[in-house]
Amino acid sequence: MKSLTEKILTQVITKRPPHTYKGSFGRVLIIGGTVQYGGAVIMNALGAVNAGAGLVTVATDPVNFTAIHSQLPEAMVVDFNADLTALIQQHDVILIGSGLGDRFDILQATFAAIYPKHILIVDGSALTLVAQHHLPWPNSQLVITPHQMEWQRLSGVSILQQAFEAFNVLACGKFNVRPILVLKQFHTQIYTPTDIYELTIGGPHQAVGGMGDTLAGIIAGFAAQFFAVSLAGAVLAAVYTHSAIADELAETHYITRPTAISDALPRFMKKYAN
Ligand SMILES: NC(=O)C1=CN([C@@H]2O[C@H](COP(=O)(O)OP(=O)(O)OC[C@H]3O[C@@H](n4cnc5c(N)ncnc54)[C@H](O)[C@@H]3O)[C@@H](O)[C@H]2O)[C@@H](O)CC1
Ligand SMILES: Nc1ncnc2c1ncn2[C@@H]1O[C@H](COP(=O)(O)OP(=O)(O)O)[C@@H](O)[C@H]1O
Ligand SMILES: [Mg+2]
Repeated sequence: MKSLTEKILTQVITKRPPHTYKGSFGRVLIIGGTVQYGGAVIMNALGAVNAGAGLVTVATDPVNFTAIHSQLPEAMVVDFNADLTALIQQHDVILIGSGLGDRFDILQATFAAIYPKHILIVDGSALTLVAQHHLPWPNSQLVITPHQMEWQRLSGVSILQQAFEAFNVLACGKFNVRPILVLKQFHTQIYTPTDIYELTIGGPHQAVGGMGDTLAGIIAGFAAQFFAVSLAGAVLAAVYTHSAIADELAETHYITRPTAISDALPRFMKKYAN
């Protein structure tokens, strides 16, 4: 297992070329946020917009629209009960699952509309729903971001077994589509098709609800802009950035608010863009 280091940031985060526009930096569609979990998609979107995604749309319960716009007027909103097929086609990165609750119907319809060109990021409730319903993965570039219990549900690898990387590698190999696995915990592990990395920064100041929702949004933002370097590189840089900012904030704060990480993103990324 390799240690994930700061070096990944200069490798992945690049200075923006002048002849560009918002479409050059990727279109992200976030799908989630039932009535109970509206905050989850707000935190997804704050992560994605502040990480630099060109355009961000949130498909969610309409009850969340005003809250989203009051936090983040940069994001667009759409009712997740509508047919999202055409909208999915217009987007490069689809992030589904944070706060999706029990809406299996939305997950199933989304998977049916995914094409190989898409980068699909699956988080939170969607991972639990895939496990419950044995839903096959669509043919796309796939990133999954389970915490240990979500990975246990999804893969059958118990939390105790997860300490042994061979079990996780074996489980990834059984997927019908090879995923990039971000296995979240203290010292998160990232399984790419070629390597395994361990995050050696971050700490218990990050044990706050919404921390994973924010990470998923940052991964979406990095994937939208930096996939050309490599999707795995973009994911690795996003994971590192999330905890590096959290650690900086924790020098003066007892806990790290997920929204504070998103606020700090543009300033942090600027330091590494060459
Ligand atoms: N403000 C919001 O709207 C929030 C929405 N959230 C959403 O709530 C939904 C449910 O997610 P939850 O993770 O709370 O519920 P889950 O039921 O999926 O997972 C929590 C269970 O897993 C266990 N567990 C074992 N190892 C763990 C680990 N390393 N990390 C976390 N849990 C571990 C916990 O003890 C608990 O029993 C997700 O869709 C999530 O995105 C949460 O992110 C919290 C904040
Ligand atoms: N003790 C800890 N040390 C380091 N990182 C942690 C710790 N506790 C939680 N985290 C990080 O916080 C995030 C939690 O994700 P998740 O459980 O999905 O949160 P949520 O669903 O509430 O947004 C992960 O990135 C995880 O690695
Ligand atoms: Mg989560």
